[in-house]
Amino acid sequence: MPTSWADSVSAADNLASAARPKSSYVPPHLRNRPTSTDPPPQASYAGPAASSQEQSGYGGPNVGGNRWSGPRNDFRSGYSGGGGRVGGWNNRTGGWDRGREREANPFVDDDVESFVETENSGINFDAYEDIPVETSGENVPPPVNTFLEIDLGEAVNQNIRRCKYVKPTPVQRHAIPIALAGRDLMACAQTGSGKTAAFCFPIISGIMRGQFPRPPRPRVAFPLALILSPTRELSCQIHDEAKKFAYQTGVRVVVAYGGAPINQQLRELERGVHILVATPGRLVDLLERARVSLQMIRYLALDEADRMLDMGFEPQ
Ligand SMILES: Nc1ncnc2c1ncn2[C@@H]1O[C@H](COP(=O)(O)OP(=O)(O)OP(=O)(O)O)[C@@H](O)[C@H]1O
Repeated sequence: MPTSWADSVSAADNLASAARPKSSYVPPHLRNRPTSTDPPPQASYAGPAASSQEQSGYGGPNVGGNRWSGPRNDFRSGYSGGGGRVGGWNNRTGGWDRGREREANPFVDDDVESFVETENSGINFDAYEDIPVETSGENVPPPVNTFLEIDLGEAVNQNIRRCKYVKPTPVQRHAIPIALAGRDLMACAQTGSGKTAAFCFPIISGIMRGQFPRPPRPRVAFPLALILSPTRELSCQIHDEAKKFAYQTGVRVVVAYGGAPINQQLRELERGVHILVATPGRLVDLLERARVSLQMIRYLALDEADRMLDMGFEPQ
């Protein structure tokens, strides 16, 4: 009998898989193409399942033999997300606003609010210190006590200060080092405990430090990270937060959700995207229109995965 959330999800998963034949979804633009184990069209792309760094061209987050980067000194990347040039990303001038478009300051509204409120969210994070945290798995990287203990890069550290985050919440203390070490992670923590930053910081930092080939096709968005969330509201919230964390890092975050006209979202995608925040239905739509490819995805986050399964999004 399932004893925890994870058990019930896994039991539901097993039931669902047993009930129907296993076939993975292949969007139309990828049908009749080489399988993912075959070399992709661009010679310099070593693919998400690359087992060796020696494969040509991809110097990405695969440092030290795993898919996620450990700390690196060179913060260069050859990938612009399709939207323009990038140089050194981990500096204040390395943003995507150096070309035709200016990066809007996502902290503008916060500054207005700070006249009436100096604390970040009114949540008493000190009380969270008493919350016990359990981790399982082998050789779990130890938690950190401060953001400065984690090498997220100066641009992200600056954004953490702009967000007025003084210290990491428990889920952040544990999850960020685990993700930065290149490990897969499932985390459960109560609402409002800072899970968004827990998965966004390692993704942004990994993209800043990685080296990626240019997207192989124009007019198709090749995000490096995908964050799936069940609803439009949640996706917009994550997008707003992620834009703050990624401000002036050069990492561009775009959101796509259903129930709204797709054209504006398509235009945003055409300008370039490193992190795509999407609801499952709209993502499938974009894949079917061949406007987004998941071929270059290095990071996948499923926010509220239990809810997405409850809502029947498992096939997507
Ligand atoms: N280390 C921190 N210090 C102060 N505030 C923080 C910190 N981390 C996150 N916050 C703020 O706490 C609030 C809640 O965070 P967030 O929305 O990420 O929580 P969550 O766990 O994802 O919640 P939900 O389960 O509702 O999605 C946000 O306003 C966020 O900016």
